[in-house]
Amino acid sequence: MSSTDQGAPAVSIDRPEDLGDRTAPDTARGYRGEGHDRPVLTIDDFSVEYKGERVVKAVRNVTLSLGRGEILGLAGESGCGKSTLAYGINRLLKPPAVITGGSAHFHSREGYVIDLNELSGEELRAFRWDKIAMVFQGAMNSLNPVITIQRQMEDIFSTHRPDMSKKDRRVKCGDLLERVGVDRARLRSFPHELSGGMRQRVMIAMAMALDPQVMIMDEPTTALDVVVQREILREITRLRADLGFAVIFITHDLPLLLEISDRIAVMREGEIVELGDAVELYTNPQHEYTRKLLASFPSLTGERGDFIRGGSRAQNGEPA
Ligand SMILES: Nc1ncnc2c1ncn2[C@@H]1O[C@H](COP(=O)(O)OP(=O)(O)OP(=O)(O)O)[C@@H](O)[C@H]1O
Repeated sequence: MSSTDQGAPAVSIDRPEDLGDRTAPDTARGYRGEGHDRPVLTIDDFSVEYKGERVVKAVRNVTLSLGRGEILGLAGESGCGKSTLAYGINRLLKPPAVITGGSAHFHSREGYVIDLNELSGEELRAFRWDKIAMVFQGAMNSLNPVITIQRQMEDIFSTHRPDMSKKDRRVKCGDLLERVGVDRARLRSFPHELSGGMRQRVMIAMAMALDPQVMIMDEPTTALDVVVQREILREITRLRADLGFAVIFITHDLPLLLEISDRIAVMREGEIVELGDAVELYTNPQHEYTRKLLASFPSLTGERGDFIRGGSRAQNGEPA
């Protein structure tokens, strides 16, 4: 799916000229941060504070890049700042949160770069669905209980792709559902008629609707049982391979991250203490805290963790 298939969005951010001086040619090829040669997202020296009665430095000078099509895992125990970083990148933080420093840049497929700091209002809203989509832990509960899945999905297209015909919208919504393993007949259902796993799949389908280049997934499967969790994770890795979007996958579940991530960033007290290739991080952790975190998961002890072995065998079609 390309954004041009659906006509012009309410605010186009596919062409740099639509954003005037808020874009620049992409010079990220020479980017010196961590990671890939062709990043889709670069975050530099990014800091966030909650300026309540007590000031909390939730994110401290984070620098990282997300490669095109990469799955980057963000690990760390509860309260280390993972969600604050994700929401901060996407400018979704609410007071008393304040971005106190740094920047986040989106590098488009089309070869220009957007400083997320410079976007506001309508542009920011369009950007969020179009370029960076988010799926949160409780997302499945944010579906409106009295509106059918179809109407909720179609709303995305009527808002962002107003020129798309009703018929095309309908077909598209059915296609999206099938892509995440839900029968298109479910379009007529109300959210309460679907299981938790199905509702979360619907949310993933909705996040994919406008063909974003980045998905930020914050504990997207935590509320689900382990079997459903694994099915959905397999789906996400398959979709990433098919569609080429990059993923920032946030969870405190390190074994799970080791299974699906290309690289992992380990966060502690607002800082990234280690960032590296997932296998390297597992076999040769550099930071004391990473070692501690790995040791806190019994399934990761031994030559290679049971969880990982099960996962890679299953991916190869062998019994786990
Ligand atoms: N609205 C808020 N006001 C004040 N402090 C906050 C607020 N939201 C989060 N914090 C603090 O910011 C820090 C980072 O929280 P954050 O939710 O980003 O961590 P996390 O790693 O995502 O945790 P979890 O895995 O539990 O979701 C924590 O110390 C938290 O208490």
